[in-house]
Amino acid sequence: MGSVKRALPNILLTGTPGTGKTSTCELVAEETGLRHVNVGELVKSQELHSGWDDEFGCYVIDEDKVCDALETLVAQGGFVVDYHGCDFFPERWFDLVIVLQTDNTLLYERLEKRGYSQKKITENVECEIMHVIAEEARESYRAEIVQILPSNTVEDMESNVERIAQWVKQCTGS
Ligand SMILES: Nc1ncnc2c1ncn2[C@@H]1O[C@H](COP(=O)(O)OP(=O)(O)OP(=O)(O)O)[C@@H](O)[C@H]1O
Repeated sequence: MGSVKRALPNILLTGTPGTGKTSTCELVAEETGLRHVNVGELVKSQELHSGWDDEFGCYVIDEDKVCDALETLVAQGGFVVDYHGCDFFPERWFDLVIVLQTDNTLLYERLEKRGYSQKKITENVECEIMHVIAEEARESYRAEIVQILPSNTVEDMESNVERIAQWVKQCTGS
């Protein structure tokens, strides 16, 4: 576990949109009992943003508001936090940081299925090609807590969930 004492660990699950964070987090929550926080949903429901960005087709997230909203929750431990960015959360919040990665062609297809604009698809696929989130995670957290996992197939997802569940078990001694 990290340097901060918590009864239960916190995990950050990050990666480019479409890599499977939400699907994986839901399964991790079922398997481990950790509570899933979808930051994108929280930003919408609690209006933790400064409006809609027409150019990028998303809310302009207010990072300070998000951190304020999450601080008391995360301090208790026992959360799996799901967001496509990771450099603005306090480092001390997380005991494990998972970065999901997906093959460019598969990611393209997933985002196309969602009906994203060509611009948004290209931006996200480029972000994945450049390993932007993996770099962000490496720059923001200690190397020993960052794990980069493939998320191309359902089998990958199952094995990622199993791996995270095993980690939680070891961490909590259960
Ligand atoms: N490992 C995988 N194998 C097959 N399909 C997957 C995998 N991961 C995700 N998918 C599919 O890709 C789509 C996007 O998944 P999901 O919503 O979990 O991604 P996300 O990373 O949370 O995206 P966002 O950041 O936009 O919320 C879903 O239809 C999901 O079923």
